[in-house]
Amino acid sequence: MKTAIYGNKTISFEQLNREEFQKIYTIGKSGQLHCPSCKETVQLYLGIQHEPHFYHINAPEKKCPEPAPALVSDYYIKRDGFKIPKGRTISGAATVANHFKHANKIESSVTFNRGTSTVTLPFNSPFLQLLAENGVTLDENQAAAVTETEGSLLVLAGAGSGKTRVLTARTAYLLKVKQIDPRSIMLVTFTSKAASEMKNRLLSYPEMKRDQIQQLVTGTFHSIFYRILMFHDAGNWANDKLLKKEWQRDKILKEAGKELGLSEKEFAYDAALQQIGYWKNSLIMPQDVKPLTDWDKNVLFLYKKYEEYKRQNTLFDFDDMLLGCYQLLRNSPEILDYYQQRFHYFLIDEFQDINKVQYELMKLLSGKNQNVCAVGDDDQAIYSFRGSDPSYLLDFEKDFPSAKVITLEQNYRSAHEIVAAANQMIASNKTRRPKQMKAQFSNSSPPLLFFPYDEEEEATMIVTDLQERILNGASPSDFAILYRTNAASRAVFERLSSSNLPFIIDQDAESFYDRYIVRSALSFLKLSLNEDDSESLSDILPILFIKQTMLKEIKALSILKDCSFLETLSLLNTTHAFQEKKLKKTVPIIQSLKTLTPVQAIEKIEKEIGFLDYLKKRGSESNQLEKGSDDLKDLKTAAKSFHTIDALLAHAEHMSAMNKEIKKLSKHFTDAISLSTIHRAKGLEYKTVYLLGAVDGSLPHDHALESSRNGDFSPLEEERRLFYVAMTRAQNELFISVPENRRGKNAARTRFLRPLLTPRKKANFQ
Ligand SMILES: Nc1ncnc2c1ncn2[C@@H]1O[C@H](COP(=O)(O)OP(=O)(O)OP(=O)(O)O)[C@@H](O)[C@H]1O
Repeated sequence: MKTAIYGNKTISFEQLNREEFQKIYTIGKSGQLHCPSCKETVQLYLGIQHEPHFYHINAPEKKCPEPAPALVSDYYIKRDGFKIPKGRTISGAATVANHFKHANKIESSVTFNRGTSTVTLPFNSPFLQLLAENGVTLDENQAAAVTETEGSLLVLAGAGSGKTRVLTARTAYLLKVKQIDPRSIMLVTFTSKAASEMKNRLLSYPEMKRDQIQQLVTGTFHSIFYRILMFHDAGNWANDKLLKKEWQRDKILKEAGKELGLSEKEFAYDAALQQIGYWKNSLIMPQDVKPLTDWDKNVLFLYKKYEEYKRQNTLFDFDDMLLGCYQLLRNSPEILDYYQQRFHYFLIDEFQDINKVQYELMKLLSGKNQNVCAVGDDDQAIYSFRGSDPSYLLDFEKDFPSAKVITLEQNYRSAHEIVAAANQMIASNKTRRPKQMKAQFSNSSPPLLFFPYDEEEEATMIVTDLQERILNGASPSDFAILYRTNAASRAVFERLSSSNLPFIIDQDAESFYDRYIVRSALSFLKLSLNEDDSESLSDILPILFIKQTMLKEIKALSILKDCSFLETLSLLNTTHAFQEKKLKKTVPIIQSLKTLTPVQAIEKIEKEIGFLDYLKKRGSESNQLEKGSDDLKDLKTAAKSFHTIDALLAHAEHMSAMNKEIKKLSKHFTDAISLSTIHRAKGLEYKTVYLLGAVDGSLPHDHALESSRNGDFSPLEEERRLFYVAMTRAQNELFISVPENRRGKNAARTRFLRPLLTPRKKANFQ
């Protein structure tokens, strides 16, 4: 149906602007839309599979007669011989199809040819045959990667090619066939979860003994090297001296920052911590840093102070575990010799994400026997911001000249349609080892691009799709919604929160409304409603360039002059005449916010109160990954759905509480939809994946586009790898969302999709 009744008005697609679909959907959700004929409640379908239409909530298949479509002439007037639309309605004879861009399949130009190398029994190794009989089949290359146990080996394992299977089977093979002492095998994984999963898998293999598996040295680099440190120097590395939490490290930095007058609220301490971690993992000590910018100078100062503080208080952080072990082995030849004698086999997973200090440690330990088996996929290197460096994988043979290289190109996870698209997409990267993944099955479901109007509609369309599928019997855990940054998940989080679908989120995903910039903007709104809200007042002081220490004075003055905290701002003596004048002007502006819609109010805060200027001065605009003004744009997109400030504030509070609640529940849910950043989804697989925001500026991220404009293409290549990781998480279906607008502006489809949509042109896009 193309029409519905709202109040006493007839709503027809012919009269709707594209941006109004979401509004009508929300009205429909509250049961206020009715069928023009039978008057029953209807709702607007806003999903991926069909074009938008109204349907009867209690009888979706029911069709009622509809009023005749309005005539074109009803919508136009003639002026100077031209036909001009009468109002803001778009062209008279418009249909849904005219407003709505249909989903688009990414058809592969490569025909499906099933990979041929899956091994048929009997296999030449009785143990591998036994494994195969127990469901652990290996293809020819996988089998080679399992049985080539002597000397260094690089296993270039494409997405879904069975890295985990190879590593576990190789370990089992070493134990069972080669009779290797488990204590001489070191198996390094990227996460501790991966390590315990591998051990569990090993336990399920035939003829594996529990005590043998327990003796293997497995875990992350951190856990293994920490054990070594504890063994040799327990006094200095006791667990109670470890700075486990980010807030502990943050506190040390903030204390040091006071010496430079860096504001606790304004300076990006989280980014500074990340930068310090990057330096440490890259073996760049404070004396080696060559600061180029003011930011570098500030962070270097904090780095020195941070290290000094730890030394004085005999504390250490996670990065110190690796650095400490590296120094221990470098400075104590006898200890190094002991471990070189002890470990004979090194198996390292996710080798593309190894960093300098980890690499140097491996080189030291394997110095005598060179039995390093490195497994990784250069196309999935996505952690360079933490110091990971895929060139260790790309240049493996330089340091291990006798290394054999085995490439795993059979993809056992995803349908041909997904694999072919991912292959074609990643081929545009220049810094990679060429490989072509081959799928094992085809399901005639090519990846689908869909085109929501904006982030809000994107979320609605996905949740509609999920509801349909779960109603038809799919399990919530079959689905993942992936995105570039946590901030991008706001709308989908909100839509899922108001659905009855179970979902889980990352533990470190803070609520959008708790982000510093968003919270500050909301504090202006709160103050306009309650002029004595001291918490909100404290939040906005930095934006007005007033020191927190003035808060006491403001409170005292408000008692003395019998006025609200907010009014007191115009009475403040700041010793800067221009600032006092500005404050006098600002107070009535803040007071006037309460009469505006949320979007108008935020715009006023940006422009008339000078929030945007503040962001520029604060330097958050030069912060590569997270620009403060982007948060404000996102907030305006969210605020569009609310007519009053009260409603927006209540929603923000509710969402912030929901975030905490969902995180608690996330630990217990087993059958739930996963909401995850692409980074967090690495190594995981889902039947169906929805990828949000496939537009330039989101994926690739703005910072990578900026670098490429300055001639540095490596961040763009890393973003393309992220896109690849996202695509290859999907087993059966992949939905890629290309919103027409993002952050209130027209958005361009991601450049990464170009080679897939223009197959005949030579794919060479940077
Ligand atoms: N030889 C094989 N035959 C059948 N299935 C296989 C084979 N090897 C691996 N698989 C299956 O393929 C899927 C992908 O394997 P795995 O997760 O180990 O891949 P991966 O290389 O770690 O992937 P990624 O790097 O993309 O995360 C798993 O479901 C695994 O059980």
